[in-house]
Amino acid sequence: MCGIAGLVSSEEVNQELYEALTVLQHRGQDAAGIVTCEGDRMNLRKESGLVRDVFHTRHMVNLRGGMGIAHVRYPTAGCTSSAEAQPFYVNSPYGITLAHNGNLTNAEVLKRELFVQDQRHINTDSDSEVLLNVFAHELMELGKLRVGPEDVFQAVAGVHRRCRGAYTVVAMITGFGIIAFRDPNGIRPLVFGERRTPNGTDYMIASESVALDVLGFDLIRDVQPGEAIVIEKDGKLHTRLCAEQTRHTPCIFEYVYFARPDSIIDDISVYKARLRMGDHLADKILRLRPDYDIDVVIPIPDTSRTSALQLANRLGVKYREGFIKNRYIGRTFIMPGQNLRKKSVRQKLNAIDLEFKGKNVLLVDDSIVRGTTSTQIIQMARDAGANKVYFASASPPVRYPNVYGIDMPAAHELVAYGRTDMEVQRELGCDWLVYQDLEDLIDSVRRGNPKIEAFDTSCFNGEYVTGDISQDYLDRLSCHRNDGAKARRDSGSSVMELHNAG
Ligand SMILES: O=P(O)(O)OC[C@H]1O[C@H](OP(=O)(O)OP(=O)(O)O)[C@H](O)[C@@H]1O
Ligand SMILES: NC(=O)CC[C@H](N)C(=O)O
Ligand SMILES: [Mg+2]
Repeated sequence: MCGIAGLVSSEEVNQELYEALTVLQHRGQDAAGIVTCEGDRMNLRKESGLVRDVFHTRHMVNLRGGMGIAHVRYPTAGCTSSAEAQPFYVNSPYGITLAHNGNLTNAEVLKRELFVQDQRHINTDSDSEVLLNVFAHELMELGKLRVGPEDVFQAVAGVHRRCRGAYTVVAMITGFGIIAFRDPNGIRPLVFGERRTPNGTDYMIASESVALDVLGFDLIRDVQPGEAIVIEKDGKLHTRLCAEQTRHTPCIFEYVYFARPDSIIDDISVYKARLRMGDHLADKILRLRPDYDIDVVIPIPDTSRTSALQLANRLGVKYREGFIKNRYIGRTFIMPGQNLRKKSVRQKLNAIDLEFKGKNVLLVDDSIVRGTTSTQIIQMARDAGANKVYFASASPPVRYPNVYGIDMPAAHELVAYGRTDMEVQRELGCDWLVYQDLEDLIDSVRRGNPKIEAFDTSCFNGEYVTGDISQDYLDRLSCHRNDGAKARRDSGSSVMELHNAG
């Protein structure tokens, strides 16, 4: 997952884009970037690292201008090299920068097409550079010296015709304005909002509504699947549905794990969806184990807290914070490399023994993916003296790769792959294990907005909403992006880096 943001204001935007990125940091910890536009000049700063490490005062002072876009990265294509940090830039036509959340599923084909037909060179393995060049080519084809909103809408329609997969985008054209669009399935989230000032209306676009809240913007609405919005530099807003066909199927894993609970995505409160997950999970435990002997419910911080609390209330069992999280360690699931993830769990979480000693504890997590967290946590609970350790997951077993912007490319790395629930239980080492049913997860989320008929639930059931994912594609993805392959690539990578202010 990545986080993206865009701002058009009558004031300088650098500081607010920085703040937006800190609020979106949970969506990507590998790299961060901001590009601003001042007159006909773009100013860019991007680098590997957390937001607080990438931008120093000397960079901030160079990021002048009243409009800009920004990105935090969690890589799902290419490598972790800073050359693949975003936003990407292309000089022709007009000077365009682009930041992308999602993952193209036909990037290889497009890359070849761009070279052979469109005579464009792609310098990295990032699918986002491909996406930028498709957009740029579609604009170029219109052959206009000056770009207008109509041209942008036509170019976005061209992107929809050529690109497959998940792409939620903010882009900026030098001296013109910022643009945002979402793929025809609306897989990744995107909202926009406004703030009235004495000098006019400022507009902001962001992956999650929480960024608008924090910066004092009022949410207008979500960008619709297949829709594009253009905000000109003087604050004129234009919107248009550009895709010929749309079918709204947002990613359900945003509600399970990725998004912050205080965000509203596609009119659904993430917080309330997680509470409902807790209710359903409690009901399942009551069904399967009416005579349960749980003394205490303990969440695995952070993300599972909301559903664990509700689950405990529903069961009528005490809720206790038995694990304390080191607030200076980031999210482990989105870290690159299994060794780092494994080590980080122990650094991140520590048990309060008295909550475990001699008790039957029910540990609750939002998801079990590679099993890195759950295996270690169960052992920690035992080491702390628990009598029995039960485990509940607020989402179903993750058995299939994700191809839309979550880095789980290899089925064999998933602990539930090829295993029954009982075999996973044995692998994790708990006394019993209960997973949420998929229909209950869907109900938990959908109840917030029944107009959404379906979600992308591919990592749970292998059904990919874009309909273009073959076993052959998954095999190649697994081969190319499994943890071992990525580690080999990242260690030797040195790509020409086409950036940087300051
Ligand atoms: O089975 P695994 O491969 O370990 O992945 C699942 C775990 O990773 C995530 O936590 P993370 O530490 O990333 O973030 P959080 O603090 O938001 O819960 C998620 O909340 C689970 O705890
Ligand atoms: N998680 C994402 O949204 C990743 C965006 C893009 N595919 C990249 O790897 O940079
Ligand atoms: Mg977690």
